[in-house]
Amino acid sequence: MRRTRVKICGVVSAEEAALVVDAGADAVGVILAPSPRRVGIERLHEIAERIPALVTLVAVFVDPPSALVDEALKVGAIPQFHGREPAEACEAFAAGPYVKAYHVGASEPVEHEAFERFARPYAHATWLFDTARPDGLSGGSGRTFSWNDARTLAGDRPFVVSGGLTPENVVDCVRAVRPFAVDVRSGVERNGVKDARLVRAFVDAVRAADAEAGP
Ligand SMILES: O=C(O)c1ccccc1N[C@@H]1O[C@H](COP(=O)(O)O)[C@@H](O)[C@H]1O
Repeated sequence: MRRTRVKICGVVSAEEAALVVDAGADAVGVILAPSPRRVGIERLHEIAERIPALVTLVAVFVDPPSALVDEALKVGAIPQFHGREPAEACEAFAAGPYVKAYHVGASEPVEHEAFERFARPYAHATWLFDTARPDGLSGGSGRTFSWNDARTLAGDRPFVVSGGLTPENVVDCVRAVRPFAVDVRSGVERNGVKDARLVRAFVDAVRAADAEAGP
């Protein structure tokens, strides 16, 4: 059976990291960028210590200075660039695999060939498609986009869907476009705090959609 990876983003403490790992997430996201869930380097270290070796720690940035990325690389995090980072910067910062966000529904039409040209220099990127925010800021929109656009843009490449996913709608997303991974921040929080029941429901919903889809 094909397994859709699950990333739970916006973890702010070692306790939340443990909760997310216990729920069965494949990746734990920590935000080092403007966000209601932003953390500092010290907290990143505390969280990193609670992540077992085979769960991926992801550090989320928006147009970061290289020193900040270096700190995250030191604790074994995979960088997720969620701003307007040019390819040269991403390739130089990461020197290995990284996640790069592309905001769908900004101004450009959803067109595979144009995206290919744009994406090519980001040689080590796995693309994450997120919803463009009307205020032009990055991430945490809490709103979905047309998931078929992600499939159109990515073509045969593995891709991540994010933006407004919830335990209720993630099944439809997995069924519709079979992404490599799904990513959620606000949809598993209650009053701005990770909710154990919602996190578990999200992971279980993805596993159920995988089981239904078969090999
Ligand atoms: O979640 C944030 O606050 C955030 C801020 C800055 C950059 C990225 C951020 N999070 C990423 O946003 C998407 C979707 O979040 P949501 O589920 O719609 O709330 C996700 O990729 C997070 O990694």
